[in-house]
Amino acid sequence: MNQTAALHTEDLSFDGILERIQCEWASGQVVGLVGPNGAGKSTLLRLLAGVIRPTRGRIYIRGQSISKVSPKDRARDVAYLPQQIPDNASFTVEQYVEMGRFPYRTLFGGLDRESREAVNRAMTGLNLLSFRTARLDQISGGERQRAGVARCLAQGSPIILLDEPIANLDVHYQLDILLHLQRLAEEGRLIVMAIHHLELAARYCDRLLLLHSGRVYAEGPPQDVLSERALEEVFQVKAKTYADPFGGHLRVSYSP
Ligand SMILES: Nc1ncnc2c1ncn2[C@@H]1O[C@H](COP(=O)(O)OP(=O)(O)OP(=O)(O)O)[C@@H](O)[C@H]1O
Repeated sequence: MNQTAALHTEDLSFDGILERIQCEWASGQVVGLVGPNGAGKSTLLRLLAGVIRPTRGRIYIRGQSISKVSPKDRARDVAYLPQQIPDNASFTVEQYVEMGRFPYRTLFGGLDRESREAVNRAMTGLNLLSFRTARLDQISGGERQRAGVARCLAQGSPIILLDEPIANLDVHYQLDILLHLQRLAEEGRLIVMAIHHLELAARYCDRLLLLHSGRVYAEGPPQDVLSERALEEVFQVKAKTYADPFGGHLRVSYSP
């Protein structure tokens, strides 16, 4: 066991949905969770975020089991973007992003200067300043998705878990967010995200964990994980993979 891994799991299982997941990821990388619908990606992220508790196994952050850590302390270590962003009419975009700072609220519930700066930085980074006072139910699905990512990044946690952060986004923002996450990893964060777009996963992730029916099918660098055989067995498509003639990154062509 590597005590220095930012995040690792031992034998993690949940209710027949996930079985004996072992993973071990160091800081400073982007990890993609890939796999078909229902494979268990969201369930794994929810376990890692502490939203649900494992039926077996443990999760460790820097070698410490998270089972007895309070939600507030865990949030200082781990930020989590759920798959569904609420469209609650009671909150403006800015109020929603501010909620990411809940582990750092002052005694009277306000935001200190550091929190205010973190919120501004996240909103600027996700190009949301013009939506500051818009209500969550008055913006588009993609804008709401960006608000969710901004809230998650405003938290400032060293481990960032995101469930399909680029779903609903146009190509500009898909690349924008993936580059943003890549930069955060270069600064030393650990990013773990569920992602369906395999070519973007191969291009922007350092490692992939391929889930199949609740089990780890493969884990490692994208070119090793996304083999033609794996794509055929797991996704049941005929696939050809090749190196992009310009960038050298992995390209995937499918047919039924
Ligand atoms: N609340 C729940 N109660 C019971 N079963 C659930 C629940 N949520 C998910 N499942 C089941 O657990 C399995 C894994 O679901 P999960 O949402 O983790 O998959 P996923 O890989 O994220 O899928 P997708 O790509 O469709 O988002 C599925 O078979 C799903 O039907």
